[in-house]
Amino acid sequence: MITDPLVHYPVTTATQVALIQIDDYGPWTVTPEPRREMDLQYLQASLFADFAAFVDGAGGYAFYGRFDNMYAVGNEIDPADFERFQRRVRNRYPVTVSIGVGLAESPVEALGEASERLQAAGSAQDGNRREALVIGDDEPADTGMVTVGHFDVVDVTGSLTDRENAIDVSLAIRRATLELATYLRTEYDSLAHFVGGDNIIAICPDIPPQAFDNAIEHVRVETDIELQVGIGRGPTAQAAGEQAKEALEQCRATGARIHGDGQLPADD
Ligand SMILES: Nc1nc2c(ncn2[C@@H]2O[C@H](COP(=O)(O)OP(=O)(O)OP(=O)(O)O)[C@@H](O)[C@H]2O)c(=O)[nH]1
Repeated sequence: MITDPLVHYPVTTATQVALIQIDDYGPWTVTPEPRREMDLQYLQASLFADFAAFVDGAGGYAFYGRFDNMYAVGNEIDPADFERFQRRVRNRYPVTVSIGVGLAESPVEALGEASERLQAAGSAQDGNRREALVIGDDEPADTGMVTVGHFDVVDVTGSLTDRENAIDVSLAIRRATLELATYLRTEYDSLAHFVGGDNIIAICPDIPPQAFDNAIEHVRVETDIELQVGIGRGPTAQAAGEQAKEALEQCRATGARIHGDGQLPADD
């Protein structure tokens, strides 16, 4: 394990993000000659499934990123657990993974830190970088509340899936995702990622419901696609995400564009 002794965070509330990168993957994909593409797809999908199961066990949310680079929001993940995940990958796959962990007030900052730490440990195509695990000397990740926005397209089935060529539907959803993710990253330090179908999940700092309304409006103006969003807040991404999904159900039931205020439910 490599620790970064120079960094200490006087943070009181923060998000922990882990960046997982397959070691020296580019060269491996063409050694000794270009490997069969479907074998690579199978490897990547399997690795993400294992990663999602690992992150799920700690109450986090995993995102497939670019598959060779995946990330997770996991405020409750003990950095030592990452070593177990690295061992599991080493034992099951023909590749190894390195991991950078960041802890910061916003999810974007945290992923930025994780990226910088991994980059400092060696290039993604450095044959000598194997299973680096780079964390700061932060306090244990007893971090803070996570805010999750779970977005989807209003009536994607009626307006797109049942009417248009599937490639055009995919492109429309990709356009909406890109607009939303770029806007939330730029304006609100949030990480948004496509998760399947017409669903996009955003991990956000403590931003008000108005911010989500602004994001939906931005996507509508830029792409003509109407989104709705449920907002949740909790000590883990999963707790917040469950609340967000319930809130999204309310949008579907009531026709509201936004539901949930990102506040913790009152104690019974
Ligand atoms: N990842 C993920 N995908 C989902 C979820 N719910 C639905 N989907 C996907 O989204 C697709 C569209 O489902 P809906 O969003 O319910 O369909 P819709 O026509 O937009 O209906 P409304 O959302 O009620 O407007 C489904 O086929 C699934 O692929 C979810 O909670 N998570």
